[in-house]
Amino acid sequence: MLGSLVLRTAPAPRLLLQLLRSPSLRRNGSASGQTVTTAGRGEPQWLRAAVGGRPATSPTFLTRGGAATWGRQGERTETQCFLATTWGRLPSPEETLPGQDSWNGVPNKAGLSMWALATALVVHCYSKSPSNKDAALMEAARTNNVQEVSRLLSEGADVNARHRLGWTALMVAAISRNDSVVQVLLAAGADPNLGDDFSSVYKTAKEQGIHSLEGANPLQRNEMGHTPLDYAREGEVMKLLRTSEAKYQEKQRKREAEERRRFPLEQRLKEHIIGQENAIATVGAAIRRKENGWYDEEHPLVFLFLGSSGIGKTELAKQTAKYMHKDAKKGFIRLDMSEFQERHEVAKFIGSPPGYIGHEEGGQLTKKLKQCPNAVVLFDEVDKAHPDVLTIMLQLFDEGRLTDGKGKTIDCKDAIFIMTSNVASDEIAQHALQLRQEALEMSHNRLAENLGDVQINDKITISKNFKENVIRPILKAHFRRDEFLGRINEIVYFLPFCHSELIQLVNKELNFWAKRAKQRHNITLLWDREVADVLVDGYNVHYGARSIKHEVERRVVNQLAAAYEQDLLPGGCTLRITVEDSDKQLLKSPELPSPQAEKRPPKLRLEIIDKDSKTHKLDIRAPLHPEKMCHSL
Ligand SMILES: Nc1ncnc2c1ncn2[C@@H]1O[C@H](COP(=O)(O)OP(=O)(O)OP(=O)(O)O)[C@@H](O)[C@H]1O
Repeated sequence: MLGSLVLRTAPAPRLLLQLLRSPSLRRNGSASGQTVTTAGRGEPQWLRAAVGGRPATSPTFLTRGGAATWGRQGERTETQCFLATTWGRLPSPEETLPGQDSWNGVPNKAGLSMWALATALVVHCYSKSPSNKDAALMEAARTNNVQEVSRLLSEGADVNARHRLGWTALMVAAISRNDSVVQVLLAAGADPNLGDDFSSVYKTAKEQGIHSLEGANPLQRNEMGHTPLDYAREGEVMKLLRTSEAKYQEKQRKREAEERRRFPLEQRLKEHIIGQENAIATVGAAIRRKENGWYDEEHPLVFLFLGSSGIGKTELAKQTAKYMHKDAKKGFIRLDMSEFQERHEVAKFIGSPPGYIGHEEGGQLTKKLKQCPNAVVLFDEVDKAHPDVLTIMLQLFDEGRLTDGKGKTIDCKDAIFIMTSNVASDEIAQHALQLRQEALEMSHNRLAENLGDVQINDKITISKNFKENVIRPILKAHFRRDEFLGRINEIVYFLPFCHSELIQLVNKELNFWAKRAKQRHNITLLWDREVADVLVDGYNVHYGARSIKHEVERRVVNQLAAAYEQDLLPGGCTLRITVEDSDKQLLKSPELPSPQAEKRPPKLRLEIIDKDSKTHKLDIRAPLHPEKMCHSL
């Protein structure tokens, strides 16, 4: 995508690419682009500025050794200065370029006030952007939130909208080196040739009528992790910053609440997880209670996810972490509890006491929790953990804190703990299949009795009776402690997929490969509706979505790869997957394999579609028997 754009609209995107690929950008996180020094004519001003072609006339904030002051930089560009200060990256001393004004590194009152003023000014601009959607687009471009960018664009955000200080989302993404966002924006028609309207912070602010002390982000951290308040020693400035911190937090809280209302967690989760609606609803409701202050603040939230393999337990945990921590990697901690099966492995969990081997290393959980005490923590296969490890977990859930081998206590009342287990998964699967079967039979009966508007409803709910009388005793027998089970806020049940969900899973897989075919080989891949029905037959309730992935690879991707190797796929061609037999059979329910299907499994074929819409079948040789055609696939 980016490649073709380069050809069409050179030379500006060439610079854009250089900017994104510049090793110096990657190395020191600077936008000064030492290796990219020449800027051709006709390139947009902002881009030239971004790669160091235009001297800045505006002041910027510098930090060194914990001290702060205000400086004027000869060679720093305006775009850099303002995107850096406004959008979260205060330049580090290493980024300082030759020719800048010298400064003594000692904070002074004027400097601090100026900084507060400037930060206030530029951050405030964001909150007063032209429209909510456009402002959100700018923020999503800055934070590298590709999904949010795509969503906002699809909802009508203007791809070329400008920030009040003059830059576009594309500029923000390029300066922040958010390559994927740049690609999405360019694909959506962002104009890389737009100029940078910015002239100077004071002039632009005056023109825009922006009040400089409202809406600033006093929580903004520089690369050393300091906020403005860390530098403030004077009473007046401290007071000013404290007040603005409180105001800013309140505004942020309101903004986030509004965002949650507009695009609830459940909706976000459903974009990634097929089916499992009860699980999504249970987790969504618990998180909503927590986010809105309707929860027990003394204890962390604890879930137990139950169900067979490959049905979305880990995926739901990951997506929850993504939602809570805005893609921050530290926000998701995953521990495979089968690594803690022995008593001595407790030390690996929380760290060994002084004098023991591994004391310096610290524990796997404590080390990570220290970095992000409010993380989403996934304890995979918790049933495999040694009882002593469970005792530590119980303490953790009960007290909301944990003491590591070094005697340091980590407070994690705000964390979310998710345990997964396959214990009782067969019982859950059997029960769900039975409920579905009953629902199906009921619908068929109603259909046969011609009761009119019959809807075949795949949605089933596990009964309280089943949970209490079947599942709880199994859990109790396994974990052997009531208090452990008692500390779990929600036991979440994951059910085997129903037919319509399997069709969605197959289509998701085929779409993945179609995208890959387009990107890698410029091949368009289409498929008949019946193809999904045939592939659904590969579903194995014990392997869940993984069995569907495998079936698509086995029956479709293998053919594609063989055809490609045998040079049967001209570049730019269109392929269609079809079901060969004329009596294409639909498998009514994956859980109820039809005897007919077992006798004669339908075959999938690849056809090539000519320019004049004529189709012809591909004769693919089976790799193990080169003389035979690929008829067994
Ligand atoms: N409900 C679902 N919707 C979409 N994709 C799914 C779903 N369930 C599983 N997958 C996909 O299948 C793969 C395995 O899923 P996941 O890791 O969530 O399984 P799990 O339930 O945690 O199983 P296990 O107990 O084996 O860890 C992932 O690639 C995931 O994206």
